[in-house]
Formats: sequence, C-alpha cells, structure tokens
Amino acid sequence: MIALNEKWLELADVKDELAVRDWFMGTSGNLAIKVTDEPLEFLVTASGKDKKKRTDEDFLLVDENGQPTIEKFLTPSAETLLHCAIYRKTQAGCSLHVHTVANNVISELYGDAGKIDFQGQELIKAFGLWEEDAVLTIPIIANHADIPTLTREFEATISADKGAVLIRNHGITVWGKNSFEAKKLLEACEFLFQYQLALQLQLK
Ligand SMILES: CSCCC(=O)C(=O)COP(=O)(O)O
Ligand SMILES: [Zn+2]
Repeated sequence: MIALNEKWLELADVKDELAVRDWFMGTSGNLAIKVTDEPLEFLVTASGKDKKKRTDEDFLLVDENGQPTIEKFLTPSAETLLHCAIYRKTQAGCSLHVHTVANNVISELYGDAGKIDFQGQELIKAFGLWEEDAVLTIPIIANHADIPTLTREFEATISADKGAVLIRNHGITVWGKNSFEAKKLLEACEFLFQYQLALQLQLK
C-alpha cells in the first residue's frame, strides 16, 4: 500500500508539471507508472478527465491487460493498452503520452517517411546517445482508431527500456525506467520538435 501511495504521488507530481506546460489540451494525454512487477500492476490516468486538475480520482490501478483491479467505478484511459505493451515488453517504470502542436506537426511532416532522425543535436544525449555521429530515430506510426490495431503497430516499434514513438496527428508516447527519465525524454523530444519546426521556418 505504501508503494501504491508513493507511486500515486509521483505520478500526480508529473501530471502537475506537464499541466503547467499546457500539454493536456482538451483532456488529451494519459500517464502511467508501474507499481508492481509480479503481478504486473500500474496506475494509469482515468479517461476523459481534465488532467490540469488534481483529484482523488485521477488514477486507477490496472492489471497486465489494462483491467481495473480495485476502482471499478473509474474508467482507465482509452489508450491503456499502449501502456500495457510498454510494461509487457520492457523494464520501464513510467510511460507518458501527450498531444502538443509541435509533436502533431512533426508527425504529419515526417509521417510518410515513418520516422524522424535527429543528429548533431545536444539533446539526443537525453536518450543516452553521446557519440558525435549518433542518430536518434523516433518512429511514426499511423493513428489507427482501433486501439488493439494501434497497440500492435506501436508494440512492434518497442525495442529498448527507454524510447519514444510518435502517433501521426495524435501525439507522442515516451517511456523510461522511472518518472524522472520519462519526463526528461518527453522534454527532450518536445525541444527537438520545436527546434526542427523553427529551423524549417528559417530555411523558407
Ligand atoms: C480528447 S483527446 C482523445 C483521446 C486521446 O487521444 C487521449 O490521449 C486521452 O484519452 P484518455 O482516455 O486517456 O483521457
Ligand atoms: Zn492520445
């Protein structure tokens, strides 16, 4: 129970920080944090809520299939299966999904290529890429309305315990070993997206 309370507060703090950045427009976005490995249980945001507000019904505990374990009166995020895929395939402890204008525009500009590469950018070091010629590749997948289909395509891109995937004209999902790392990766991605968009304006 102590672990659950601690994880709840940790995720609530992340939610507040992302809310200050205005990254939950129109109730979009969802967040998750792992509580136990065996059985796999994690806290996930309740669906459709105003994530800028802090309440006792912000999160609920779900199992490996995204089914609520205790709070049957709350509905888990519509995108819970994406978080399930992350915890099934990796050792990640936290996963974050936000919609921003920058991540949506980048996903549309590079969507046909199925990825965007970043090289020669200091902030790719957030992903542990310290070599001078290192490349950060962020996959871009189609925004399938059917969540199991979206999850299958999303899951196929997962290859490490930390990462990021863009869903075209929808948003980004990142994951890392804990909430600190996941937030760091999210901020690094948003910086890189904003840089890329600003650069393209300059080149016109
Ligand atoms: C209003 S945003 C559409 C759903 C979505 O993409 C999202 O991130 C929020 O859905 P949730 O069920 O997690 O509130
Ligand atoms: Zn979403």
